[in-house]
Amino acid sequence: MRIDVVTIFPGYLAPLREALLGRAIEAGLVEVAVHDLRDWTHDVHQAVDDAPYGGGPGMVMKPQVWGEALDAVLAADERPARLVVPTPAGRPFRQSTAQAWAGEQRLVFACGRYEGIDQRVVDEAAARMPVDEVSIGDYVLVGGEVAVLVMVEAVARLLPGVLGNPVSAEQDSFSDGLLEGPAYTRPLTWRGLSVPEVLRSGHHGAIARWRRDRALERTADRRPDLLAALPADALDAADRAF
Ligand SMILES: N#Cc1c(-c2ccc3ccn(Cc4ccc(CN5CCCC5)cc4)c3c2)n[nH]c1N
Repeated sequence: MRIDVVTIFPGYLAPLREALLGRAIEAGLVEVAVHDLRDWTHDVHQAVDDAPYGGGPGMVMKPQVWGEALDAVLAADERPARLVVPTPAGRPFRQSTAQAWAGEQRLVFACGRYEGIDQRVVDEAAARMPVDEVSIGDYVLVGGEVAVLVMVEAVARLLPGVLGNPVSAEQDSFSDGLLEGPAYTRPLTWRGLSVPEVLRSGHHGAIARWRRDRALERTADRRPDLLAALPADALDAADRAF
């Protein structure tokens, strides 16, 4: 997979080159290119924004600059691309979104700032490629870069070879519709707190049941919406008895 990110703050994307994802890039499991939007300005001030038509707070990012930038970035590789535009007004980004995008050959992320990008940039792009306007959550950020860091990590960890232990991607939170339960490691007792006995029993059936019960308990407590959204056959008799 090739990932391109266009932004006026390329430095914000430096964390992509760290740790697990950085190693995946070095191993050639994923390609990441970050582009400075201002490279496609032609004026001395390198203007990327202007006042909104109709008035209102703040500034809007100019379509011309974005159009030239996306044309150039898309032309740099023949693989078909999906354009992703983070926005507070976007559809929710979920694990299912990351799973769907993990099958793409190429993702191009457009990081807006100010009050966002002129809508015509999205509309014009949508005439020639799939475009997703997405939001990572119901809170307001200052720009799209942090959202791109979140989404790139969520997608990249699903790519073959990126995670050392691929099973964990399948046993993710949300992959079975539930939050994962508590995890423990050595020491056996820490500050007077001990690891639940069942986890040391070696009884795999009992351990699986305990973990499922803790996941159901935590999901019911913290995300009852996820429980309500489970398909009818997702809970077996033992689950329902819990
Ligand atoms: N993903 C994601 C995001 C973002 C996000 C993503 C991309 C950009 C580009 C610019 N901004 C700043 C901004 C902030 C608020 C508004 C709404 N206006 C404010 C007053 C009238 C309406 C418009 C833009 C962005 C914010 N925020 N929260 C998320 N989950």
